[in-house]
Amino acid sequence: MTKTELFNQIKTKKSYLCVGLDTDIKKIPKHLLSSEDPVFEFNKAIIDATSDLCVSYKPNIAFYEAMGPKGWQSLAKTLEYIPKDCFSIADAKRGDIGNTSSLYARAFFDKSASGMSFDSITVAPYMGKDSVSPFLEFENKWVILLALTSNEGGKDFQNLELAEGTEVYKKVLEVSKNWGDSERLMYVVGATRAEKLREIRAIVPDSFLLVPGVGAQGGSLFEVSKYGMNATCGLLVNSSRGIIYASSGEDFAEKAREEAQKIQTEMAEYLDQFLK
Ligand SMILES: O=C(O)c1cc(=O)[nH]c(=O)n1[C@@H]1O[C@H](COP(=O)(O)O)[C@@H](O)[C@H]1O
Repeated sequence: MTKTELFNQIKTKKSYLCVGLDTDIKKIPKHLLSSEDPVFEFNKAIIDATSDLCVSYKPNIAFYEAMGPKGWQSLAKTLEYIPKDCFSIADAKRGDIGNTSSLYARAFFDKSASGMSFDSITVAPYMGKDSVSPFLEFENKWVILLALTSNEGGKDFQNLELAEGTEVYKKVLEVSKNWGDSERLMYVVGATRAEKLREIRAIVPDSFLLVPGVGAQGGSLFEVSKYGMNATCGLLVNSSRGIIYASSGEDFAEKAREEAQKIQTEMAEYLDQFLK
């Protein structure tokens, strides 16, 4: 999916919501457990209930990997089921020396090799350019680079000041923006770090940002939207647990829709207010 297509979806749906499919077999409603593939049944119901309210889905790969081969099958079926007008994110947080990154890229981008072709993948920047560029060699595929993460421990390294006075996460933005342009490269910025969005926008004004951390982690959608939105919206705001586990009963999909609807209604207002 191109940046223009993504922005068009955002305008059509008046939403920049990404629903996180962090599907934990231990948390899904009991009545699904007797089905052949409970994880897929759960995801299918969540997608059916939310696809008109969001523009993206982000399965977190850990939840599927942890189940072994069955988990990979549920993941592949889920990806097939995600409507093509929704931007798919493999939240895999990969990155290794070049030849290994090429294989990670094949695993998530090359359908003929792995059976899966996501629109994008999350990648850690720590190993530098040659660990990231193999992902960018795949046409029309996006890299979402971790910049300023939502967790407390993110501050351990990301906010350290280099001798020149720049914080490490800013250096990541400054250097990596030359590895690919804003048509193919996005950044993760946690909603819990919204106070930094002004400075981030000064470095990457045109890039999309994947913003996790609203809902269960307590980040503010208002602040993220006010300080992070640009002329093409430039935001994909993720919520996982806050939506998919809104209820643990038979009404889980209905309740997930209600939560997604609340967020989408707020987003429609912010698009009116803050789209530059
Ligand atoms: O890359 C991510 O998506 C990510 C980066 C980050 O800084 N913080 C963060 O929470 N995430 C992911 O975003 C999702 C957040 O889930 P909830 O807190 O349940 O909404 C999880 O899948 C996390 O792995």
